Amino acid sequence: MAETDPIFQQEQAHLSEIYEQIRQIRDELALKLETTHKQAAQDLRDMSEEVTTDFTSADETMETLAAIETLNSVIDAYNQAHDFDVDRLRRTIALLRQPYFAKVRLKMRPNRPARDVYIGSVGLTDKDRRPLIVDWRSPIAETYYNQESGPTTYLVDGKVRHVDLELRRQFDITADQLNSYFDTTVAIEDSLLLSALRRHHTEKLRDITATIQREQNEVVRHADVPVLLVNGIAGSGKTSVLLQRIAYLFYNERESLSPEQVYLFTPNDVFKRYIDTVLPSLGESNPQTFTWREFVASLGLKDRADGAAGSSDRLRQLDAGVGALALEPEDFREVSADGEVLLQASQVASAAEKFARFPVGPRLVALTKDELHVRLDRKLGRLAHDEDVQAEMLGLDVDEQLRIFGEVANPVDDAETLELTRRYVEDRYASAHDAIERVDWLRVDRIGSRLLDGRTLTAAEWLYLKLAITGDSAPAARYVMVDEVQDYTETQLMVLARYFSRAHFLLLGDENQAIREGTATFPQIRAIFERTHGEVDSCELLTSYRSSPEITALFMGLVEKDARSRASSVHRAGVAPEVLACDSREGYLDALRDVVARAHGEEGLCALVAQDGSRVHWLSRQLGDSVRVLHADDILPERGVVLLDLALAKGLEFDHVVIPDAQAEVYPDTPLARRRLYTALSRAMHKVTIVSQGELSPLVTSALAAAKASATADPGSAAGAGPAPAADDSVPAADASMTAGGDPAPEA
Ligand SMILES: Nc1ncnc2c1ncn2[C@@H]1O[C@H](COP(=O)(O)OP(=O)(O)OP(=O)(O)O)[C@@H](O)[C@H]1O
Repeated sequence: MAETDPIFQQEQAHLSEIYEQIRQIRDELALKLETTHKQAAQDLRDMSEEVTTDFTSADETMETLAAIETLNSVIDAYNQAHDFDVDRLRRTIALLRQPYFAKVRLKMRPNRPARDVYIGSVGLTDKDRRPLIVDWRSPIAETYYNQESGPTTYLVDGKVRHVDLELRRQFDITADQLNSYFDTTVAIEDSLLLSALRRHHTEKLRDITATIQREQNEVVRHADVPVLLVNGIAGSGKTSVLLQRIAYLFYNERESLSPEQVYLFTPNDVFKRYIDTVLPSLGESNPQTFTWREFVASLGLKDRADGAAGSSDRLRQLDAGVGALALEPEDFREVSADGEVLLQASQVASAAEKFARFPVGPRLVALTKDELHVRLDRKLGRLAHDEDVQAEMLGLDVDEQLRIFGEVANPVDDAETLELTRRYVEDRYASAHDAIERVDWLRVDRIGSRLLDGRTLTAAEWLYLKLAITGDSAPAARYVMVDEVQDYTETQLMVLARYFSRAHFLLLGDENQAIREGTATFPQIRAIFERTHGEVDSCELLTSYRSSPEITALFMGLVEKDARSRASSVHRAGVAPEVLACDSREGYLDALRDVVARAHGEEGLCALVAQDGSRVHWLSRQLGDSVRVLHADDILPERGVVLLDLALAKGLEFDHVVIPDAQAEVYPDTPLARRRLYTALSRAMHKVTIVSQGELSPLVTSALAAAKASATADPGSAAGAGPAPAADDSVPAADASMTAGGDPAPEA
């Protein structure tokens, strides 16, 4: 086929030509770096030999310092040129793996011929700065993700450009080999997506750059708004989209955005392990990644109870209390540094007292800080007159003198001694100014405990109150991303919203995966951020890229009808869920052993997702070596059968999921159990087996019925495809009844 297809031949020829150019660019860059490196090394050697380090007198010292400064600026210049080339080299190397994954043919103006634009994971220009490959994040690449044939638009610097998309072609390429190409005219036929999804579970998060879908692209390329809240069904790509959004922001704001300005909150360490391997286009721009606990610890609060589960009413009580707060003399603490008290608590209190006409809050704190800096300066001035301190200064060793004064101290008169001693005390007690800035002089615990009727403050409460009083926030943070936002409590989100009051938030989650009691609902999340950030925009992701239509219909059968009818799966019809309701303990264990034995013969990874740790323990004793118990830091095997609890399974995916404890007492008809079951089922890509010991959970029964009803109502829809006939290999266990798609009939 490929040999006789002229389009294939043309595209292969184009690929070979581009590949050769990339290779040439790589070779030239490598050579340039090597020669510049040698030249730089030689220049620096020559220059540094000319610099004599002479600190004998003030003049010599000045000259030496000036020479070192010149040398440093030469090094900086080399580094900048070097960084630029290294970055370009990194991009060419990334492209050698796969130069591009798509092209669009665009007619930019009516009377001009259409232009082919090749899109890759990073961009590259030739010697004359003409684009060979455009970056997937560039404005023009939006036409590819919009998935609209014919007239379409893209945004450049906020202006809409109208173009005609004549062709949208996707490529499967390995290095310089074109494996196949697909011309797509209808969004649904995303062949590259379907081939990317035709696979078994892999542990790593994957790079979805080539196949980002339209609804996902709306999040990735969303306008920069104060808060964007994304509610997406299980497997809709929230985590993947989050990574793409970060890469997009770094590209779009490459002149001004640095990795330290982006904070990423995740429930566990998965990101840290994978972020740099997932998105080569991120280069070295990895954001700062935190779990809630790490965040609290980074603020020096790790010794307190973190307070995540504390009632948000207490935060409101603190807010209300601050409004009417009168500070007491005991609310202040002394300012000290290097073991020395520099301002007594009473002096701090009297400084604050000067501004007592202002209510307790940022204004009062700022004025008090200024006053304290002045008082500290006065105190340091007095210390400089102290003869003992002057003697200390004169006794400093040479290294210390050079560090503090930039020269050896040799005062000729009292005035000079005083001046040097002043610089010495300023250096020695510099941290006192920092302590004033940090408002260490206020006893937040004492104030908080008074406002909370004598209770001690958790880390969350302490931070919240301190922010309320000082008005501080993280000034450097520009973007804060929170994955799995449904797992955060109101308290946690109120603290984050206030701490990052000037940053823009991207919050992603799934209301139906809130598997812990007491976490914030989406309306609560919205209300919190509306209070701190004004507006909250929202997006929905309603397609599952993970689970088959049968599995999607099953877990969506657990949610309210409106959301259910709008959700779908991109996959083709697969295997119906298998349900085994067993009466006796023996029969139950036989059925489970049989499921495990069969799973060993399947491709990919099967996971028994149990309700909690104690069930994992019990099941592992019953099933012995036939299953491997999975712990938090374990790497997922590629195949076989693993056993883990729901909390650990969260966020992961498996080819086959077995619910080994689907009985009514484990999954009663409560909202929490419903969300837990939804979460467990939605880990599955291709197959689900539900086994109960005793009466089947009513949730399973109603989910099966809902799936069946939506299949009947809308047989064409993906989610509504409903359970298909049982797969041939589903053999019921001895005393188990097998239900697939029909009415579940647990054995009486
Ligand atoms: N556009 C896409 N192209 C290819 N694969 C995709 C795409 N979007 C998502 N996927 C795949 O679908 C699966 C689910 O994605 P992801 O884990 O990001 O979803 P999620 O919404 O965070 O899931 P959950 O909330 O259930 O944990 C992953 O295997 C991911 O690689």
